[in-house]
Amino acid sequence: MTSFYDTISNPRLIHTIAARPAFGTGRHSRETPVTELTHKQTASWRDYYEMCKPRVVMLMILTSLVGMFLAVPGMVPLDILILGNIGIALVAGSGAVVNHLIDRKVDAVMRRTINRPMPQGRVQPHQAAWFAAIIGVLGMAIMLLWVNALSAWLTLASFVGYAFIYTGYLKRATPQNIVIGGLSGAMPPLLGWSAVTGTIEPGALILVLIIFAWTPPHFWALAIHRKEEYAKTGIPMLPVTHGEHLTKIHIILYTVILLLVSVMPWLIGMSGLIYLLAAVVLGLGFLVWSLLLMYRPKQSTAMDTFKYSIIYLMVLFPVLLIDHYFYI
Ligand code: HEM
Ligand SMILES: CC(C)=CCC/C(C)=C/CC/C(C)=C/COP(=O)(O)OP(=O)(O)O
Repeated sequence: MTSFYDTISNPRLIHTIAARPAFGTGRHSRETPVTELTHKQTASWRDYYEMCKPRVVMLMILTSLVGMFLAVPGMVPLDILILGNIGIALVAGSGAVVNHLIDRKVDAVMRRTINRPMPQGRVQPHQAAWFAAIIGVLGMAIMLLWVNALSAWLTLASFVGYAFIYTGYLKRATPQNIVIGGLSGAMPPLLGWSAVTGTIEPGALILVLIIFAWTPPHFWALAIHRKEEYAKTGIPMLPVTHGEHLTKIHIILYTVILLLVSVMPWLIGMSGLIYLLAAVVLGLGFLVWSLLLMYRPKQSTAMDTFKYSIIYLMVLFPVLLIDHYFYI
């Protein structure tokens, strides 16, 4: 019988495992049962916490918080502020757990993900499924009971978009996977905004657009750095299918789009000069990294661009908030 380590060190088997569709139980599913990929170990609460992608969700909650505060001139009602963000975080966390569940075989192939709780066998598929269901239903109940229906259904749509459409289908179907799938991850400012107002407003859509344009350079920079690993998985990531050069052109293009889109809050009068200055400086910084990646790449440039993308969002959204209260 093929052992776990035989499996991950044998490219032919890896291909058999990872490139297989996430859904469906075709006859190939008998070739490498999941049990062969796992060591039995006990799970701790940390494993469940890790499967929620806490740092990603925290940044999403930052954008949702900013969406909430920008929706009103004064203070956001405290119950919406607290319950809305808890609800969104629980549903987003649930989406992340489903992502771990669906991707457990692919995660067993890449060095970046091999130590995750499921490839290591610390969490079994049925345990992950129950955990995702419990926190997802809890999050939805909070949104429906104490926030509002519009925000709840938009949150559910983001969950479906990420957990099933992106992870279960797009990721394996097209190199444009993250452009389309990125919409779910971009939704939190709208989720926060609509939690407060119960409406969909242009300001919220612009914030979504900013994260939507930010996602491709965010992810493709990492995908260039991890190109060899993605190649092993059989997942059609852009640097693998179309090469680094075209991916870098895409990164520059989306960074320019991001720079333009990020000026829109100022153009429509939603934000003032403090925000404009920050958006331009941060956007130009991102552009410099994209250009370095194309014309002066070093070993670390792709990873540095990825790290910069996170700093970019972590600074841009708080500045939106500071700017909002400065002009009141
Ligand atoms: C479909 C859209 C997205 C894709 C494909 C994507 C992909 C990734 C990947 C592969 C990582 C690396 C995780 C690791 O090192 O194990 C990552 C990290 C990260 N992403 Fe994204 N991302 C997306 C959207 C977002 C969004 C919308 C946010 C926040 C608003 C975000 C925030 C982060 C953060 C904070 C990290 C660092 C996590 C850590 O250090 O643990 N991402 N992303
Ligand atoms: C309700 C709501 C807002 C839902 C959004 C849920 C959510 C946590 C989206 C995260 C986006 C993300 C990190 C994608 C990476 O997945 P990947 O599978 O490409 O990366 P991986 O290989 O690191 O798992």
